[in-house]
Amino acid sequence: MTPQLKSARPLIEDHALIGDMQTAALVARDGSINWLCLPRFDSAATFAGLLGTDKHGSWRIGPATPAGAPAPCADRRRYRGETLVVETEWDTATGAVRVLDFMPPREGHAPQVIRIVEGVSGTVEMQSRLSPRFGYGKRLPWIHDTGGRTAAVSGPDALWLDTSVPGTKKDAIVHHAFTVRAGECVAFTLSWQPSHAPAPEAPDAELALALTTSFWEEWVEHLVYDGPRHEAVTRSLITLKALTHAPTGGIVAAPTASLPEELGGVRNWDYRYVWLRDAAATLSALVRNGYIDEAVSWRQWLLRTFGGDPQNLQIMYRLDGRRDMPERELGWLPGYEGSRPVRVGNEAVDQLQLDVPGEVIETLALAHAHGVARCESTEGLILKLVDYVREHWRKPDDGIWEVRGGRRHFTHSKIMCWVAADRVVRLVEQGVLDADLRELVSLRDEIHAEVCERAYDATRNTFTQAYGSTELDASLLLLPHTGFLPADDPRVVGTVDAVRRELAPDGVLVHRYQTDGPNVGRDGLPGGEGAFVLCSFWLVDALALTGRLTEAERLFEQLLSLRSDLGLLAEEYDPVARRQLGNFPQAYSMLGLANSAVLLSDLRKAAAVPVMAA
Ligand SMILES: OC[C@H]1O[C@H](O[C@H]2O[C@H](CO)[C@@H](O)[C@H](O)[C@H]2O)[C@H](O)[C@@H](O)[C@@H]1O
Repeated sequence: MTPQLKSARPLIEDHALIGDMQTAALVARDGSINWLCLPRFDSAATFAGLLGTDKHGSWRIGPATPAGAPAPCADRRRYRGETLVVETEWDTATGAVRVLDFMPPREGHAPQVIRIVEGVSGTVEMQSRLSPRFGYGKRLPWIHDTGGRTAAVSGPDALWLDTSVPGTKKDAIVHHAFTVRAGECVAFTLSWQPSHAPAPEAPDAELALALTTSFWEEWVEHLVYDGPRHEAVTRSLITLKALTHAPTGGIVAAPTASLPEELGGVRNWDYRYVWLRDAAATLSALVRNGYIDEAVSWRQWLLRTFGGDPQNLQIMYRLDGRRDMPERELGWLPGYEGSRPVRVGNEAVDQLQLDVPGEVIETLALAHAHGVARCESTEGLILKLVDYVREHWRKPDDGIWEVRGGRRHFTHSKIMCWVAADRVVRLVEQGVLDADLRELVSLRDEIHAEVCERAYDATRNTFTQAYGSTELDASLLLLPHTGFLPADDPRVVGTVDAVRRELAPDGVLVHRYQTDGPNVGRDGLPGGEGAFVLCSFWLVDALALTGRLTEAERLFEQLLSLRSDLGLLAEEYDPVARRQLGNFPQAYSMLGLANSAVLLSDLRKAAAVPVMAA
């Protein structure tokens, strides 16, 4: 785990995630909530301080500080057991205090953020500074007291603040100064409502805490994983669940937008959408660990979203299945540590990424294998997806990494086309699907032959990033997992070793592809980026599947040490600055961890040799 870091602005990994499975907030170590989009993950942020300063919206509760002095970072924090309730604690000269932060899962009520201040020892002077700035930090609210409550209203949005403590207002900021003694509790609740609607009921903070705690404890009870690093797997799965949108079954890639892949750089993207690829991988991790209901909801989401028209497949959608997410720059936000532009929306929506049908089909097949009941419509959808592959697989595409440098014949995309055909062949053989087996086998074999001929560099004994290219690509680490060739085939082992050699200079942290030297700008973007956390877990899996289990276990432990003190991982990691980078927490990274843990545990059991000491 990373040590407790203190800096003027919080590091990415300094944030805790809280959420209600419709949206999420980030709580920094100084007690500030500096990211929250209401009412949904992809709504405009009400607190956008993460991508700017406090003046772009934040809500801090913590020990009082003199005006202008930096807010003190907490001395300790943790999730309360296996829940999404975070406890942040400060020791001060006069006593100790704890703040509990959480968002109750919505049971027909308004979205709520609840903060309970508990006196632990002595007496502590506290402050609450609530500064809502709707529209990603742009709009000042009209703040007023009504019926003993405080409302902050702007355009369509209204926030309602309830607390027993008297407050003041200045410059569209609500201030509370109060004292908490050992054993005392002071609650603050914030509810969102459309501004035209009547005021929502004030939440009962203690009841909400009890319900939220039991929701997460009951959810975790269904986890079937019983291998090593149980706590890391549990935290990963809780995080993945927090990224699912309960009403629709959609899953966001991450709850944030524009956290940079390079500090000060331009690689800043909005991840608050449902990528079919990321969602399929998230579902696979959940299903493997006993979570079936989420797979059923996601299957319905797929059918609603494109079941009637799979030939017009997009690679991503909004949570409710809408197809539009125009990319735009928010010029008024300075960006995380100056990383501009801040973008919302995502232009990659119009890309052709031919790996996607294979990923969706594979996850649906996995769900079936784990006991999700058959569904005729889904079976029809799978057949239409394989038709899509048949029609498009010969085309160049934009690839798994969504490069913006032009289409190529990416090897990973072709291999995933093979996966699509292969998994459907198996489902037909099992009698689950009814289709022309001969045609499917011929499609599968044709793709296989072409990839082996055009994507394999015999002189270096490695598959390459694209047909005829010399570059390598971390997505090739998935080769042993796909079954495209036997894991012990020399071409597979050669590829795993070549990728590790060229893309993981330290042998641990894997880059997606090279962005330096002659490769600058090849992906259509200036600058570089960190190591990609998911690819590093893929290396663990690839080593394990190619017979190097002990080495894989060692690498896995090294990767676990990159997690934040709360067990969270962003999309990327900067090996030089030793900091997390990119959107946070990222489903890809959390699911990579869970999948590697399960694989290592299964292989270790099969080898019947004790796990090496951590
Ligand atoms: O690197 C350029 C691209 O980066 C983003 O894509 C990445 O995030 C996606 C969501 O997690 C993931 O599916 C993809 O594999 C990643 O490369 C960004 O969303 C793109 O707009 C951008 O072109």
